[in-house]
Amino acid sequence: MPDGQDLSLDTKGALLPGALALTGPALAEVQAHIARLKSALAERVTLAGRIQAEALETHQTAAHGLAWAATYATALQELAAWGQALQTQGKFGEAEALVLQIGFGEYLAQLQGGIPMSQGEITRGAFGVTYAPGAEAQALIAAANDPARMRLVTLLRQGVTIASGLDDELEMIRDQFHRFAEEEVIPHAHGWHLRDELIPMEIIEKLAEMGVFGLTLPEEYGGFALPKAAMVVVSEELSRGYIGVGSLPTRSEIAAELILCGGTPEQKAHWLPKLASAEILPTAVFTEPNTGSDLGSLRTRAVLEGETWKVTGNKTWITHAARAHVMMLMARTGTEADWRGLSLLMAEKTPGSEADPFPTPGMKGSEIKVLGYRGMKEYELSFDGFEVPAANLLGGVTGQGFKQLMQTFESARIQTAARAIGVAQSAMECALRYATERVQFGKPLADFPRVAGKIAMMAVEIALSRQITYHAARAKDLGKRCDLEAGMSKLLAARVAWAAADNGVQIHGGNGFAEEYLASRLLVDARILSIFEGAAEIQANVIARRLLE
Ligand SMILES: Cc1cc2nc3c(=O)[nH]c(=O)nc-3n(C[C@H](O)[C@H](O)[C@H](O)COP(=O)(O)OP(=O)(O)OC[C@H]3O[C@@H](n4cnc5c(N)ncnc54)[C@H](O)[C@@H]3O)c2cc1C
Repeated sequence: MPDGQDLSLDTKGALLPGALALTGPALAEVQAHIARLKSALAERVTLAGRIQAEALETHQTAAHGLAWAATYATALQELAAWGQALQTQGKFGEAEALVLQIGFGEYLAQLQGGIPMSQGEITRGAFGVTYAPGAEAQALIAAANDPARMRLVTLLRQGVTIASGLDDELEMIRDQFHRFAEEEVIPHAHGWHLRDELIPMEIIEKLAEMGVFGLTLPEEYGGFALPKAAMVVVSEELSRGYIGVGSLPTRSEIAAELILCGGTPEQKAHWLPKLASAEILPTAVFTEPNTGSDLGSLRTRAVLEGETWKVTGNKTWITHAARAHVMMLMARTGTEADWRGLSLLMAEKTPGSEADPFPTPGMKGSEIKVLGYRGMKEYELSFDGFEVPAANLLGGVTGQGFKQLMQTFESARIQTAARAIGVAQSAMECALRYATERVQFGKPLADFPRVAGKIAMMAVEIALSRQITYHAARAKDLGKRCDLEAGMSKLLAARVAWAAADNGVQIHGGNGFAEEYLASRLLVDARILSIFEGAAEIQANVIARRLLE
């Protein structure tokens, strides 16, 4: 080391002036890269404009690489739009500018060098198509450096928060649910998790009073007719408190969307107000022991005898099943062996107690013990001649179940992305607190670049996930088809939550491995997010297919 040279990382000069102006040219280049990647893939997997399923499977890794690259492109596009909007409003502060510069620099560098689709699978373009950053992108990549990351963490340690870019009404809703989570959820959540308990009914009742279960439903059905962005904000804040609480509205959201999109006028009038008030708690009953991602081939049968459907078969992984009053149950009513033979039944049951979880005749159930995502419990269910009135066939027509379910995927995926963002936010706050308080080698852990770097990336990726998810929610509110945006939000936010939780444990060292620490719970809670509501690989497939259409 040359004498007298100070090699400590300085945080002065961390900010890249005019970074926002560089994002336009960088984005144009990325879009051109995606277009090249897409056409190289299309050449190999389409024939006369139609996707060939077998060829797509052969090139699955490349297709999923395209899905991830396009997800990054959309997240960056939304981050730039967020930055522009904040700047126009005079709200683009130093923290926001650092988030933008690090977000762009890091994701552009990954687009060039490799995007982690999972820990061991890095996509680096395909078919010889690679991304070569131009001058603006290179400047952004260079600026996503340690000084910028250290400075961002310094600001976070001072209590600076990153602007969401949402309007005042949505921020008021956020405040309300933030306070609820602070007062009613966070003090108890870890105990519920450790004791593997159901979330108390009082929490559900309080959430119902606050309108959580009918947030986006039309007023004529007892809802608040709020935009999907409100549902996102509420889910984020509740999940920041505890993923179990943030997931309570998921089943109501799925059931309400199913009935709103596919129900008859009588079914809407009967069920929706009861779902909105939480007088009725629903559960989603799709997965079977031999059928998960490939839902179209499920086997549970429903046979019409007079005015009654008789259901026989096995289901698994059914969340909150014991307490539920109605099961949105997918069963095979037709002779076709694929998705065309499927229908959805609104199968009523009596809520169970701890002593007798499934008292309704014709069905049995047993609990599946799980690592995390506790609070509602998961069950295996078996049906033997379980009776459902003929009038409880969704929409009154058979063979529509799969299509009806597809229609609800957009909403459910946006909500799951929001849950992931809440978990990631909790992991970031938890890591920041610990890294500020814990001293090693005479300094708080957060003073070390490898610790600060982890926290900075959590904050940056949370911002990227937020903006892509708000974008999907806005598209949904405009009535646009948004399965692509919803899938991208869910794909990215689930990985971000897992990375944040995992790095959170790392920052806690040994303590992160102790059950008593929140970091350990966040790890197991985050793990589920890339498995359910469309596993990451299935999500990538859906995105790639949509891009090729
Ligand atoms: C905690 C929890 C709660 C749940 N709650 C509910 C609920 O309330 N209701 C309900 O109906 N279900 C629920 N599920 C089920 C969940 O939706 C399924 O676990 C999910 O759909 C994946 O299905 P699977 O587990 O059968 O995995 P599989 O479909 O067997 O997949 C296993 C792995 O293989 C990959 N894979 C599968 N097919 C392909 C392919 N074509 N190409 C590449 N990779 C592929 C998947 O991505 C995954 O990584 C829950 C699950 C869990 C763990």
